[in-house]
Amino acid sequence: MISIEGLKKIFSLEKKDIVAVDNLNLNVADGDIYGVIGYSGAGKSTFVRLINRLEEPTTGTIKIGDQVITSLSKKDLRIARQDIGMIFQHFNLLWSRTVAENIEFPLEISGVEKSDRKKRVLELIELVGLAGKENAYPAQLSGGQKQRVGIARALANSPKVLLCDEATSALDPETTNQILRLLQDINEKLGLTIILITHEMHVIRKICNRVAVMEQGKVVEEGTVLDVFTRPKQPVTQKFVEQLTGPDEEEEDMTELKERYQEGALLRIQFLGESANQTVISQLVKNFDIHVNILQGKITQTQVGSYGTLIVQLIGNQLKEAMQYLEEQDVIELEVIQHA
Ligand SMILES: Nc1ncnc2c1ncn2[C@@H]1O[C@H](COP(=O)(O)OP(=O)(O)OP(=O)(O)O)[C@@H](O)[C@H]1O
Repeated sequence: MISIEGLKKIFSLEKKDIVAVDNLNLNVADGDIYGVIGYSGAGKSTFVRLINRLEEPTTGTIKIGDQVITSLSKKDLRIARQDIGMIFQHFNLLWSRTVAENIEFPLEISGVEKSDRKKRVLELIELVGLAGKENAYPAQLSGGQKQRVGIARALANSPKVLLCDEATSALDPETTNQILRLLQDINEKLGLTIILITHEMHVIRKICNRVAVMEQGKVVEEGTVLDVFTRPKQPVTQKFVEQLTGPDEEEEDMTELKERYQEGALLRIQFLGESANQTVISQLVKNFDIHVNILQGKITQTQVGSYGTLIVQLIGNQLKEAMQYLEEQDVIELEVIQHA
């Protein structure tokens, strides 16, 4: 468990102070893939660099397990950092070293015997899918392969926590997906806790179970990805959710839909992400004398199930019963837009 309390970072410049992280509190459970999202300048990078004290906090406490990172001496911090791996947007590889030598580097620093190092490097190369590239130099690799080296190097000392600082922002969408799948794989296989910062909502959607939204150095909203997606409270969160669902043009369309589909009932069904929600519509058609006319909608997948909204028209003899059935389903939220 990572717990962060009252974390603050002020950069003192000549003319003014910049509060990059402002009284931030956060708890991350073991095994979480925890996303932190925010626009440029929100303080995400500073925050993630404070966790392993690449930046020194101005005030606040960071605890990882039983260890209070913020009170460690420089020497103890060096040892503690072996439990905290980190990957970066621009990979930060050593360009004059081969793939194998890059991955071996942290093992050298932590004093692992040469024969054990070689064995561990081979394991890591397998784990991240770089077999055959051991002797290549970073310049000979694609972006995705470079990040795989970054991941292998970060995992070399078997850390408990992996910090990802915009790790996929320099990659194309397909490579991004491959790297996200790898991170998910590692999280499952090794039980590693991952904190991932990003400005892209689809990254959060793909692999995170929880998310914090940062604005002006503070966490303004936090929760399970599904809760935050389905009920965004803050304007900044609503904007991020729109990255996935498109701007909310629904209300404009609604007048037209109401006019065009006056028969039966016009409903907005919001899917809340449980896996069971897939069957709601098919059960409806199967069990009731009813037609379901899907008029509009967008459904997308998250880690735990689908979420999104459908606008449907129900027509038929058992309209009342069908609507009652929908109201009883707690995997959806129902709103009656119009009822003839
Ligand atoms: N070393 C530094 N010295 C002075 N100001 C800094 C330093 N690092 C960051 N800042 C300032 O702190 C604020 C937060 O920056 P930070 O890089 O953490 O944000 P971010 O959300 O990661 O944005 P980006 O994705 O653009 O990096 C910004 O106003 C930035 O200018």
